Amino acid sequence: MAVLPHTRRRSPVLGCLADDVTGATDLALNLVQGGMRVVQLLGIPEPSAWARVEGFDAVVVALKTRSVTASVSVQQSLAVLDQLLTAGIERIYFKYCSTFDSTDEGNIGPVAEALMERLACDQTIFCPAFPDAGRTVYQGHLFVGDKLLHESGMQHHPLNPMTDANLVRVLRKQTHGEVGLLPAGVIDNGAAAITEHLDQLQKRGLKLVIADTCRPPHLESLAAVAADLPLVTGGSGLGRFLPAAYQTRGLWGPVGDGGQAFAIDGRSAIIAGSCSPATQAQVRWMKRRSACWEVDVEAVLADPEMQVRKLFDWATNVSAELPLMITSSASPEHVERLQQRFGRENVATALERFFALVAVLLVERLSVRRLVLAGGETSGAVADRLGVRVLEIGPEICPGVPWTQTLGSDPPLALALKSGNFGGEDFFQAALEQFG
Ligand SMILES: Nc1ncnc2c1ncn2[C@@H]1O[C@H](COP(=O)(O)OP(=O)(O)O)[C@@H](O)[C@H]1O
Ligand SMILES: O=C(O)[C@@H](O)C(=O)COP(=O)(O)O
Repeated sequence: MAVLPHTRRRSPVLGCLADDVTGATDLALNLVQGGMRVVQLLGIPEPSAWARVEGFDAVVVALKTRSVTASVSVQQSLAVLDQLLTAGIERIYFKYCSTFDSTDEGNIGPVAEALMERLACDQTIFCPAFPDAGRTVYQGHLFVGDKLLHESGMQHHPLNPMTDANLVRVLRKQTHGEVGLLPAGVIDNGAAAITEHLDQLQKRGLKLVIADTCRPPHLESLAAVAADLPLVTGGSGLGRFLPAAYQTRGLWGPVGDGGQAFAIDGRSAIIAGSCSPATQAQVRWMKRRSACWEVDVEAVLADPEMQVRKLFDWATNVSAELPLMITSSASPEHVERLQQRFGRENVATALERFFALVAVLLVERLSVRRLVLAGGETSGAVADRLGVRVLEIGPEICPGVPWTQTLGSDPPLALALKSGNFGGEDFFQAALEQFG
């Protein structure tokens, strides 16, 4: 296994590319909680964006490549990788979802293999687990809480239904290379045992290795090994332990005290495009505590501009004291009916565009400055349309979800980008209450 030398550098120690924006923020938060100063960039960065990276220990670039074709995903990921390398960054992290969101075509496998090839990396690990958020892996099988992935609600995901919990099998379908397993029993024995097992797998030609992870100490041991690899792939959980592993190697010393609060005045709004069980419950809970607009998806497909106007007229008459909530969150049966009638892509694209237009109106015309977005694709579409390019990470709302503040865009906004499945029932209220 190729490992990197332990040299202290002025560039960020770690460069991350994430396949969606909520995932990027989740990873950024975990790195911040490990003591790092982290900046998040959205989209393929403009050259000028790199000036903002100076002084940070890690940079996380958020793409929207989870649900595009594998070739587009690979192309955009390599473009970001080239920029990270040009910036002098030697350690790369490819962040995907803790529920391994992907299809038989990709995009986790194809992107990982392309990054490995460009980095001449002869082996890497796949570690989606995030025990603090209930995601664990045992014998290669992914659990969400006490349920196997394919029984967790993820089998109904609108874009990438996950119907197999066996990640070795899932990844094998996406890759050219063979896939091995790093079992919990080996990880229990610490970093040296992990390295030895990885070497054995490599001798057998297994370059892609799914890592079991049942609890945080497993992540700590994995981080001790991952800190020397040119490429690591995973969810955000591993990110919490990488800073300490870099510190042990003298690459970096803790500086941050994790996600400072910031003051942003203005109205509050929630936009929920996730249909995950968690978001559905959060929407139900918040309905009685907000002014709620339930999106008529068929009407949006028929005449989006008309629906934007109707929604805006309604929002104009809501008291500024009350948070607005705009949601298309629906049951799997409802989603399936719509998708069968109109096509999966069409519905998703129309709703994402609709939410993005609505968000611009809320900010520009109704002085909304605190915006909670639920759903990775939804957040990506909205943030892009709002012109958000740089985020600073603020305080945690729940594991994996911080408040963030936009940098360099006018007006400054507080954004909470919530992964569909994260957070308890009262998430929306808890998020807004952090502003007092
Ligand atoms: N009622 C609905 N019917 C069909 N698709 C929907 C509906 N509401 C939202 N969607 C789409 O489902 C996708 C949800 O993905 P995303 O926002 O990433 O949420 P999650 O974080 O749960 O994965 C989005 O593309 C969204 O536009
Ligand atoms: O790893 C995770 O679970 C999250 O960081 C994530 O990627 C969220 O994706 P969405 O559920 O699509 O928001």
